[in-house]
Amino acid sequence: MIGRRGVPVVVTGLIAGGLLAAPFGLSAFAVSVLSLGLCYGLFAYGLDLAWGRAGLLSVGHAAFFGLGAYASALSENHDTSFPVLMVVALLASVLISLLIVRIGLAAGRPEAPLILLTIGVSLLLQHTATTLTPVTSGSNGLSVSGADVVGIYYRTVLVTGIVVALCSWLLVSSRFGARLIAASRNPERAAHTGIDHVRVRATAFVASAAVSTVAGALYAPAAGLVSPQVFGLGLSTSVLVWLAVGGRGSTLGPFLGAIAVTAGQQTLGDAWQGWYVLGLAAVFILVIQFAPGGLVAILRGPGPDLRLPRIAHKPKRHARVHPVSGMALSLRDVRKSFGPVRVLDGVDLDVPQGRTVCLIGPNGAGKSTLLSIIAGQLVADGGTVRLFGTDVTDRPVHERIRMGVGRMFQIPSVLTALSPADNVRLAAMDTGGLDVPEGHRDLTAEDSMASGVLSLADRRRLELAMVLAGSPRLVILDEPAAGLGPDDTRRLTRELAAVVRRTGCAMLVVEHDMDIVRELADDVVVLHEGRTIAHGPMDEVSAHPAVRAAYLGVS
Ligand SMILES: Nc1ncnc2c1ncn2[C@@H]1O[C@H](COP(=O)(O)OP(=O)(O)OP(=O)(O)O)[C@@H](O)[C@H]1O
Repeated sequence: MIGRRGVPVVVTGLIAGGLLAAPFGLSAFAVSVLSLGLCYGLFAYGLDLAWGRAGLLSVGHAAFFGLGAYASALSENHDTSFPVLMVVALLASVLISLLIVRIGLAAGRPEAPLILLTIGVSLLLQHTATTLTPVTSGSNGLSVSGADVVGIYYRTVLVTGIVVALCSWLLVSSRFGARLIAASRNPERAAHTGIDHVRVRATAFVASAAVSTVAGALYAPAAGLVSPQVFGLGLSTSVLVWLAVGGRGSTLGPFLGAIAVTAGQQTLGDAWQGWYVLGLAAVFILVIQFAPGGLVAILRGPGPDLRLPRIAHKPKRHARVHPVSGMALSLRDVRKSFGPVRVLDGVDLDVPQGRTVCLIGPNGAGKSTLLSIIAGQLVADGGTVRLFGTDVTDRPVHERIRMGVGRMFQIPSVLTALSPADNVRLAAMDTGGLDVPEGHRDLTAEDSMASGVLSLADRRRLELAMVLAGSPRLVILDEPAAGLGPDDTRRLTRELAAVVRRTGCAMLVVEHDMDIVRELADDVVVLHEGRTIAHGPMDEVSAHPAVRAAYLGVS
């Protein structure tokens, strides 16, 4: 019996066998169509690394494909060494894509900048190819001699396709692939799992551009002519259609989509002309609407959209039982303004190892802002943040998390496309700390459904299990019981208290519910108008006149 995961593997094997046997049974025309389909498939596979795997949509990927195609054409027409030109094309591709993706990711929301930049680069390269007539023959293009389609050329395309697909598959099946899934699906949670999501996504985008350049170089002999059209938006949008039809985020999908659409184009395109394009557009809309995972998702059947690659755990980063002395967190004179609004005005705060500090204060006091500064998600305007004795004021989120910080958000942040079990595996990937509380084991073993369907209470339990899987020395929580009913709130409070007892970690909890604060807090700190106005045990703090005036509304 073939399992759900086995279907695409079997189909891939059958297709690979068929492709190897193709020159022996098919006409020269059919083999040339197949070669073109494979080149386009490799191009789609390249784009998939960016769009399907890294979640970075490029609408001008033909820029990179075109660089490869021109490397082939120029080497033949100017009698220049192909390897040299190919290295130049690959270097150009890597540098341009690195620049584009760095600018896009620095913008926080990379979608619009990436679309505009990739279109801009395509048009620029198209213009250069059109105007640099002495080298490129302008809009007439450069002819490339017909390859021995059924012989050496077909084998070169096939072997290159298989090698590149295999290398990319090894990459996405590794620890890097798991990080890429997290970085593209939920950059915030990825960073809070210790992943440098910008670097991981940028690497995938650059690899995607390089694969597209290789595909372009293979395409030139099959096409016979390389003109500025090769950089055009027509090809860039076609490859998006192939990928959407075949299925993103898989090894098989891009090839399936590209070969199906190219074969359709070559056999029906001439006869049906405009009707073929119309039919293709209809298929694209139907796929997006009814099968967003494409043909591959139909083969795979129901279940979570994504699976984490199976990878071995590394040894733990830090000891499970933590020292009870020393400061887990020290803040000094932390200041933060949003425009003219001063939110934090010189905050000092200490959380000793092994203790739970609850941070309370009226709405808008700056509590969540302070947590974001501690985690590194926001940069303070002034002051210092020390974690476990080290100044981390300028360090990014993932570095602080790797030092032993775990964070739970007001709205639980998990990877909704992954199963609960995969979420926990991801969080434990670099720590090996699968320290899941007993009451969570049913949930965190769940492997057959996506976490997106979980209730709020279960998502919160899952998020806690993920945080614990990272073996944290300091856990920061923003209103952990927000939106939970009384039973779930009591259960979560008990679990949090047990975590501190069991692991010896420190905890900083922002909370409005005074019952939870009484249950958990060793110390309470009150924040008001961006300053701490009292700290100490709950009874002392609640009797403090400034607190009664500011927080409880009593003068
Ligand atoms: N990104 C931002 N841009 C502008 N203003 C912001 C931003 N984030 C927070 N603020 C403002 O900073 C102030 C403090 O917000 P913050 O969420 O830190 O308060 P809080 O104490 O956590 O409140 P609550 O208890 O309601 O969650 C608020 O006035 C809020 O509107």
